[in-house]
Amino acid sequence: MSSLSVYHVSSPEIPNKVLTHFEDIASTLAEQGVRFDRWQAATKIQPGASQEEVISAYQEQIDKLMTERGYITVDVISLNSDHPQKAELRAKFLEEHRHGEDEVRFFVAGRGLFTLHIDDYVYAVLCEKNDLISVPAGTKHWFDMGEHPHFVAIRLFNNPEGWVANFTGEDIAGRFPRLED
Ligand SMILES: CSCCC(=O)/C(O)=C/O
Ligand SMILES: [Fe+2]
Ligand code: NI
Repeated sequence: MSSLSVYHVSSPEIPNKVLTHFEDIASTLAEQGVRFDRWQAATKIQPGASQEEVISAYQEQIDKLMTERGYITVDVISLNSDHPQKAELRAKFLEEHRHGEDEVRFFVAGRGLFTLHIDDYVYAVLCEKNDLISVPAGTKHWFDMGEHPHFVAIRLFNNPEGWVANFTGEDIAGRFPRLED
């Protein structure tokens, strides 16, 4: 089940609130300029579907968002437990960072934990299948895919160079909960 846990930066052990209803998660994140949405596939995605087939199942929603927000590229990232670099990738995404563009991710399958650091609060968003999250450019955040990663996600970019991260060098991510298996 998707969820949002909100913490004060000084209390990583106890969240101030935990939300599990879509409307509550979406409205709380919207107050911080973060978009949280749910998309349904137009056609069934078969196991082993190509990037093109995955994108085509959500083409209408993707086109709408690209037009609205000026994103220019779209791709599909797929990661699971047999990925040879899973530990390195996990460690990289777990370092607090920012991007110069919105981070837009739609979970076609599996799950991942996005944690956003906004002023004195930390918003841990557990994204699951059918969830879209759009983190505004410049927002400090990290991402945990867990020890046994499993996700397929559509990514939208407005930078032709794709994924570029600026690491803050802060150790805050190590103090907050990770994705539990
Ligand atoms: C779910 S896509 C992988 C994570 C990523 O691209 C990122 O920037 C995490 O913060
Ligand atoms: Fe990121
Ligand atoms: Ni799966």
